[in-house]
Amino acid sequence: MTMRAAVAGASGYAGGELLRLLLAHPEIEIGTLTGNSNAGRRLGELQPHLLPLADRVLTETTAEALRGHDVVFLALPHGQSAEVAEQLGPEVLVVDMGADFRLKNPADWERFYGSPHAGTWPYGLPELPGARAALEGSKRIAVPGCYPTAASLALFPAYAAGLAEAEAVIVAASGTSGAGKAPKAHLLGSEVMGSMTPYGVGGVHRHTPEMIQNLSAAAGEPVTVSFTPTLAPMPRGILATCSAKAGPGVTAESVRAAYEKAFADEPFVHLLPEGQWPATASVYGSNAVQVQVAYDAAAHRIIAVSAIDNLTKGTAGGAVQSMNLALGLPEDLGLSTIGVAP
Ligand SMILES: NC(=O)C1=CN([C@@H]2O[C@H](COP(=O)(O)OP(=O)(O)OC[C@H]3O[C@@H](n4cnc5c(N)ncnc54)[C@H](OP(=O)(O)O)[C@@H]3O)[C@@H](O)[C@H]2O)C=CC1
Ligand SMILES: CC(=O)N[C@@H](CCC(=O)OP(=O)(O)O)C(=O)O
Repeated sequence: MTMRAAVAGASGYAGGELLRLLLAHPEIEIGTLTGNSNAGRRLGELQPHLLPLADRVLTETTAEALRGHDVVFLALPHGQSAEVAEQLGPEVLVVDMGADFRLKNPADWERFYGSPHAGTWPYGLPELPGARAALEGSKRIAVPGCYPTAASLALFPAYAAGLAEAEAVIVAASGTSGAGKAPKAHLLGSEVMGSMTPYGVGGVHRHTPEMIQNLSAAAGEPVTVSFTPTLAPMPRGILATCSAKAGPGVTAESVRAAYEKAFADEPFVHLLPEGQWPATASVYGSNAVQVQVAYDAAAHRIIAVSAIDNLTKGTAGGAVQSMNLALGLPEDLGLSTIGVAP
């Protein structure tokens, strides 16, 4: 039976990518689309790549506008989801693509987001140990941040298998769409093109506690994370280079075996053949994740690298994958692992 889905934040990057995927989803009919400053405008002016929806007009983001749907996606800035979500009934599947319900520890939320914590919902990264069971049949989903998706998929197998010491170092480069559509001084085209620079350095990026939450759960003990994000001159993609000191007795073979086991049945995560390394271009526009791992014997470290499309697996694809699980549909329905090249 086809279900109707509303999208709040349809004028943004995350909302636009979600609509691109929902248009190809056989069980979803697209209902109300909302915006904020762009309410009243045609979607065709704002998302010209979504031709079948070009004549849809955005309404204001209110609970009234979003009611009457089977699924409501919230692709809104941080802190804007909770107020809308609490006005939607418990029978509606609400998928929050913002950060509001990702963190379990209220103190972490308050420290990194500077507002009261709204709560914690089942976390939409099905590949993590135990995550699928929490998502199946759920009426609330918190879609992960894009960097935590990339970093957690790269490192959790090492922690789940007890191979890595509890201090992870993560350096990740993101395409500029990760910062959203609203104009920002550091995203001026002439400054971003042909240059790379880090930001949020020194443990202050708000995705740090999310990574700690995921890796600590996999390890069964607290893991510290040093995370450095970097802005890369490309519209989409994240390349996360992650490493941790290897535990006693770890070998290249034991590391490889742990990753093969973790991803053997995953529809979207591809552990690449040895010697081949992830590339953001290979996952452009697809829900696929490329992972590669190596054991650096001299430094006694495990090095794991992942590539995702921040807007697809990192946001909208992850949202659809989790929605499928919540609705009892095949997990990969409407999602592709086929990229665009060159
Ligand atoms: N970009 C990415 O790679 C990722 C984004 N996300 C999350 O998705 C959410 C949306 O991000 P993104 O699409 O990138 O951001 P954009 O800035 O591109 O879009 C923001 C959307 O929210 C709407 N909006 C802005 N302010 C308000 C408000 N006060 N009340 C209601 N709606 C508002 C905007 O409407 P209008 O344009 O009409 O003003 C627009 O539709 C964020 O929470 C972000 O963290 C998650 C993972 C990755
Ligand atoms: C390049 C860039 O600016 N990226 C964003 C992350 C976007 C994202 O996934 O995060 P949320 O869903 O938590 O907003 C940033 O570093 O703030």
